[in-house]
Amino acid sequence: MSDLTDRPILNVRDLNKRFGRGCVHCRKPEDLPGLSNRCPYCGSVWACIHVSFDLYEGEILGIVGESGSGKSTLVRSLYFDAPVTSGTGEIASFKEGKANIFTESAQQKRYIKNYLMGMVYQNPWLGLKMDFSSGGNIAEKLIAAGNFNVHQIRQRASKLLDHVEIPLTRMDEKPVHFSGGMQQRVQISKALANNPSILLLDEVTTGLDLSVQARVLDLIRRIQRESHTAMIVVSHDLGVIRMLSDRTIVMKQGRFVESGLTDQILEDPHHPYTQLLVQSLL
Ligand SMILES: Nc1ncnc2c1ncn2[C@@H]1O[C@H](COP(=O)(O)OP(=O)(O)OP(=O)(O)O)[C@@H](O)[C@H]1O
Repeated sequence: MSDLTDRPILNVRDLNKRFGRGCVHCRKPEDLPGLSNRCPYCGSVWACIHVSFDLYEGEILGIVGESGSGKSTLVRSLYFDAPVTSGTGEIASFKEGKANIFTESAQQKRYIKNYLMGMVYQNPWLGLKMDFSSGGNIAEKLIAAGNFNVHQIRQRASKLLDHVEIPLTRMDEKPVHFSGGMQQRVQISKALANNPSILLLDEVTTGLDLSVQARVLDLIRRIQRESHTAMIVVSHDLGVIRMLSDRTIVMKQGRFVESGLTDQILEDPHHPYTQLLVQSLL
């Protein structure tokens, strides 16, 4: 387990994300009937509803929930892939933690993505340029952060690929020719290129064979131990969350329904939905 410092390195408050134009029946998530997150009149979906949490230095925060619960939308919103509908996010190392990252300019958002946050997608095609070499993918990230020295770039790329156990003889190959597990490892090394303090991982082992999954999970744990990078790990699989995360948040239909230390959630789940998830793990 990590030592949690007092001050979060990321805090998110009241994040809401609606897909669709909305109508008079779903202007606010509270207007929706029952606990549904889909408007029966216009079909808009509130994928994240009043989401608030803190992420502390060096911890792994797990977000678990069934398909469609809003997990991917949450991390993608944090990575600015999709604009939030409302809410605030503050990063302690960005403008002294006093700026709402969601309302920053495109240039500042690029800065955050290049220096402060890394993202690993379930689908490696989203995180990698398949027509670039593996080394080229890392170089792209280093160049975006202002490093133009070819020798240094090559050295750093070699180090990163070695760290994720990609043979250096394959550095000049395109990841399209790699196995799924290798593609994920290249994605992880690319996301870590500029030593971000926050790493977002979205279902990174889904679809991989069990032995390949185990290797990627081991790698994530090793990186967290060695670099103390804070991570948000999203998965529908409580087994993955159990292996990785210190704290866990359970998400259902866009809402956080339960949160706590992972061990506590597993041993004594309070919400009926969490109880179901835990039962399915046994
Ligand atoms: N681009 C989009 N346009 C419209 N609706 C979307 C879009 N992306 C996601 N949604 C909807 O938002 C809700 C949350 O989706 P999201 O992908 O975040 O869930 P998830 O928990 O990550 O599930 P999965 O693991 O299956 O992706 C779902 O109802 C989904 O249909």
